[in-house]
Amino acid sequence: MESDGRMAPAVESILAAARERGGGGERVAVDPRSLTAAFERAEADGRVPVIAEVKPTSPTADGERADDPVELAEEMVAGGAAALSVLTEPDHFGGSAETLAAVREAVDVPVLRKDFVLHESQLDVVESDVILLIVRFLEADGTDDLDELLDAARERGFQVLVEAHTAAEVERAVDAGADIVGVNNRDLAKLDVDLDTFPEAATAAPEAVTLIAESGIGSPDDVRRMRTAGADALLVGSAIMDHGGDSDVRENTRRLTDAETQT
Ligand SMILES: O=C(O)c1ccccc1NCC(=O)[C@H](O)[C@H](O)COP(=O)(O)O
Repeated sequence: MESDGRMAPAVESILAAARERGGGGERVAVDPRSLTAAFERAEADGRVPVIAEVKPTSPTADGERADDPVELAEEMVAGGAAALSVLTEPDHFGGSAETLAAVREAVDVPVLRKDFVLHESQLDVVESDVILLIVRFLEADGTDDLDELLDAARERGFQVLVEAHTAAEVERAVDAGADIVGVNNRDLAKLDVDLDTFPEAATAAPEAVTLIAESGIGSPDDVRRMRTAGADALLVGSAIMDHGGDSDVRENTRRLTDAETQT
C-alpha cells in the first residue's frame, strides 16, 4: 500500500474493474494438463521450469506488444517454456478469454489463466489448466473467501496457483490448502519489484508445496538466484514479452530456461 494505506491508483482501478466484471455462463469442467508433470519434464531435459506469460501490456510495461498472441505462445514453447500464463484481464493488460482459449488450443503445455478472480462465478469464464487466486485481494470485504474459491476451483477441475507476497500470506495460502504457491516479487499495492521478496517469503512454505517465484525476473542470474532460494519454477512476463520492443520471444525464453546449463 502507499504510505497512507491505500493501494496504488492502477491497482485500485484493476480491482474496481474486476468487481464490475461478471462471471461466465455455464459452469466449466476442466480436464487439466498437469503443471507439476510439466515442471518434471523440463527438469528431466535440463530446462529450468519457466511459465512464460503472454501479457500484451500492463500498468508497469513500457508499451505494448501487439504481435499475434498465439504465435508468441508457440515461440515461448519453442524456447523451452514448461507452461504458459495468459492474461485474460482486458482493461489494463490487453487480455481476453478468447486469446486464452486460442493459445490453449495451439499448444500442448499447461496454461494458467492470469486474472483477478474475486467471485466464484468468475471461474466460469474460460477453461484453463491452472487458475490464479491472489491472497491479498481475497481479504477485502465483498469478495469470496480464499478457502471457498480454492474448493470451488478444484471442483471444476482447475489446478490452483495461490499467490502470496509475504511469509504471512504464504502461511495463509498453505492453511487454506494450497499445494502450488507463488510468491510475487512485485508488491501489488505499490507495484515495486524487489527480488529479495521470494527468498524471504519462501521460507514459510513446507517442502511439499510447489513454489513459484513470480515477477521481476529478467536475467539468467535472477533465475539462478530464485532457484537457489527454493523456486521449483519461475513465472516470467516482461523480460520475455519485451513490451515496446520487437526482440525474439523464443530467444528471450531460451536465455532463461537455459540458465542452469549455460553459465
Ligand atoms: O505486471 C504488472 O504491471 C502488474 C500490475 C498490477 C498488478 C499485477 C501486475 N502483474 C501481474 C503479475 O504478477 C505479472 O504479470 C507476472 O508475475 C509476471 O511479472 P513480470 O515478469 O515482472 O512481467
